[in-house]
Amino acid sequence: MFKKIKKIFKKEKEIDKEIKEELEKIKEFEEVHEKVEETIKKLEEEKTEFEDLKEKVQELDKKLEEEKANEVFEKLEKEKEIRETETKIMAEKELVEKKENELEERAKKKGIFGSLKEKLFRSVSKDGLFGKIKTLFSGRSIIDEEMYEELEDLLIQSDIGMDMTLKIVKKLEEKVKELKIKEPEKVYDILKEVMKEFLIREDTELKLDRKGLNVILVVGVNGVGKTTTIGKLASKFVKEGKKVVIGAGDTFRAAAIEQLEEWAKRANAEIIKHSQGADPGAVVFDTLKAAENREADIAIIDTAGRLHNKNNLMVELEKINKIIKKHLGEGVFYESLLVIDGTTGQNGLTQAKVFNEVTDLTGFVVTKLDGTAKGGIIFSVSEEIKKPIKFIGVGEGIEDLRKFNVDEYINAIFE
Ligand SMILES: Nc1nc2c(ncn2[C@@H]2O[C@H](COP(=O)(O)OP(=O)(O)OP(=O)(O)O)[C@@H](O)[C@H]2O)c(=O)[nH]1
Repeated sequence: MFKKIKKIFKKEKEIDKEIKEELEKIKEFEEVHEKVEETIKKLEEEKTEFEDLKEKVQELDKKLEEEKANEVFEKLEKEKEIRETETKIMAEKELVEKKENELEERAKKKGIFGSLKEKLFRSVSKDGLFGKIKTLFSGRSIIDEEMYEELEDLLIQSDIGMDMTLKIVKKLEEKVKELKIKEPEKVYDILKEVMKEFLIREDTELKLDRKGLNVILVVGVNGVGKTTTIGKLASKFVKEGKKVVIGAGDTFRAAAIEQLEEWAKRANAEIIKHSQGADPGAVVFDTLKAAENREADIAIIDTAGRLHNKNNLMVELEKINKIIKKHLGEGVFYESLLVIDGTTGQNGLTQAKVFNEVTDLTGFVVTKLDGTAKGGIIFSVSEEIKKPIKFIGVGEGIEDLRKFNVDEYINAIFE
């Protein structure tokens, strides 16, 4: 029995030991389990963190993509705008070209006379000389003495002058008889031909073909447009690629020198000036010298028009001419242009006669023809002095100077 008990006891001990061991194992396992749980927790935390980060990165990616998309969109918009602007520009260009072509076509149809006609608007308007003359012929049924008398009145009123008027009407009557014209309207065409003949002169072009320096002396009384004409001429030559030197030979007024200086600046020409009251001869001398030293093509010389009598004027111009001749050489041609104000009527003819007596004129410039309803001075000057009109002034702008072309002028005023 004891043995049995002992065995049981032993067995119990063994079981106890086993239990203990099992408990130890359980404890160990629990510890491991705890650690594993901790690690899992940590991992889960890290996972959350990672997911947060991932979300943030995704957000950033999205933003970046949005920005990129915006950029692309903006770029596309800009490109669209540029394309639209380009299309607009092209359309405008086409419109401008179309307008230019139309204008060119119109100009071709009207001939180059169209624009001159516009410039000479007062002379050719209904109330101007040629408007009235046209009405005179179109408004009657027969050619009679009265018609010629009315024409004479109109021509005289238009600054053509008595002598010139009588010459024109006499020649017209002769031609009308010779051609056996019966309709008054046709007389208008004959008058056009007759008046044109009085304007035809040789050498209407400026002669500036001298190798080396060419000289243009500009004379005329004050206020006729001398300074303006010199500026316009200088600008024209500079635009043609010529080098121009202007000589401020009118030393009477400081303002005259300043005005000429202003015009020289606008024309891109050089100017030689002395102070007010200086000897004009010295200015001319210096101008020619400077022009030659600077290898200029053209020297344009202004002169004073305020000389109180014919003798004074003659002495002054003789002196200037002498200096030019000495410089260029005796017998060398140079232009000597008289500027006449087209609005001053027969006064212009008187001036032309005086200047023609005291100096060798090579031609005329008739200014302000845009501002007169008359303009008949052109005919009397051309016929009485028998020198060509080389230019006409048709405005105050630098471009408002036209080479005088008989056909162009006649067509502008008669058609
Ligand atoms: N409408 C019109 N005005 C002109 C023309 N030419 C000149 N003028 C004007 O006429 C005025 C006198 O012109 P200027 O060039 O100063 O005349 P100028 O003969 O030099 O006169 P002074 O300097 O006093 O000797 C100015 O107001 C010019 O603008 C023209 O062709 N048409």
